[in-house]
Amino acid sequence: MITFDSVTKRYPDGTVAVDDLSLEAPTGQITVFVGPSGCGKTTSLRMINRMIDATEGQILLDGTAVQTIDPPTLRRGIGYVIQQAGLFPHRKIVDNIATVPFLLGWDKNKARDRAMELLDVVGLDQSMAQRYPFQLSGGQQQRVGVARALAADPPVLLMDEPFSAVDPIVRTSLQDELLKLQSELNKTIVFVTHDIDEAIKLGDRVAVLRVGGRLAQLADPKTLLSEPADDFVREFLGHDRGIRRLQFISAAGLRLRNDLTIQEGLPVAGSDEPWLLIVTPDNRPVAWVTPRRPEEREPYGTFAYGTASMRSALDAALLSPSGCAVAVDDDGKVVGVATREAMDEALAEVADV
Ligand SMILES: Nc1ncnc2c1ncn2[C@@H]1O[C@H](COP(=O)(O)OP(=O)(O)OP(=O)(O)O)[C@@H](O)[C@H]1O
Repeated sequence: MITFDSVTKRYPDGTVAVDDLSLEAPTGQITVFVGPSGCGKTTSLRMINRMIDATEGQILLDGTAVQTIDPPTLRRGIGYVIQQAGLFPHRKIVDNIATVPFLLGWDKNKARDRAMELLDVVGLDQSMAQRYPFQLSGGQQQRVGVARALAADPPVLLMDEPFSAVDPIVRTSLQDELLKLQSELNKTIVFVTHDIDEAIKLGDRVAVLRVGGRLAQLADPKTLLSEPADDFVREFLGHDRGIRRLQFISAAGLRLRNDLTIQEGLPVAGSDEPWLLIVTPDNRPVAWVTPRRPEEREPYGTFAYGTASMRSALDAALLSPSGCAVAVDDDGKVVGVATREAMDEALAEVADV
């Protein structure tokens, strides 16, 4: 666990970058620092590995004040990932990843074996090992940055806007991979970003900072979205806070109907229902159809029964002119249909909370 105990950082020119910050980043969890430019996120992060020293207060790592640990020893247990990866341009990828093991005096072959293993862990092909950083895309370089930080298997990872220099699609996949990796590695991660969506997606806990380095709110993403502490946090969360909150509400309670499917090839004209879902003989969705225009097939949207959020269910409903969402199992087979009425009931309940 990392504990900030009334930490203040005042730079020599008098700028107060962090002001009386107290919070805990629990072991095995991702704690995100988020806030507008200049609110002291990077300064807070760098005080953990003593790239910057606090002016007042203390930071404890599992109960020991970091100020009492000499920086090289401290950093051996702390991986550090920065924006644009910060790779050494004249070193091959394998040697970039093995940087810390080399510094720790590992045998060269052992360090390189570890680097090759880590290429796999971060989803890069082994053939990348012999390349130089300029021969990799931005996203691949970021993966190497993560691999390098993991090389000596440190219990703590500090990540400073690691994904902000790549395009949104690559960023999404890097975020997904970080979450997957974390579910296996259980590191104590402190992650800095200015992007609230990234904070909400990745954080077990999110610390929102305001300019002047003051903590505005520390909460899990669900609480943050439903109970912002003040106008600053509300504003920072943005206008679609209500929709994003649905991400944390399970769709498992949605009322499903089982009488709205019809097998492909059977006549739909006589039905009283406004919409019917055509399914294959093994119950996979094909299209929506309305008895008013039986020859036209309309698109459908699905959500995973039991695991999906209300946001996914709503998205599925909005993808179809029927306004209904199709619940499917792991095999993609139809479990039932959530009608507009069922969506309405569930959303009304959510709004009541
Ligand atoms: N070496 C320094 N000397 C004086 N002031 C500094 C120094 N480094 C940072 N600052 C100031 O401290 C404040 C916090 O900076 P910091 O880099 O921690 O913010 P940040 O939240 O990470 O910002 P960004 O999102 O723009 O990277 C800013 O006002 C910045 O100008």
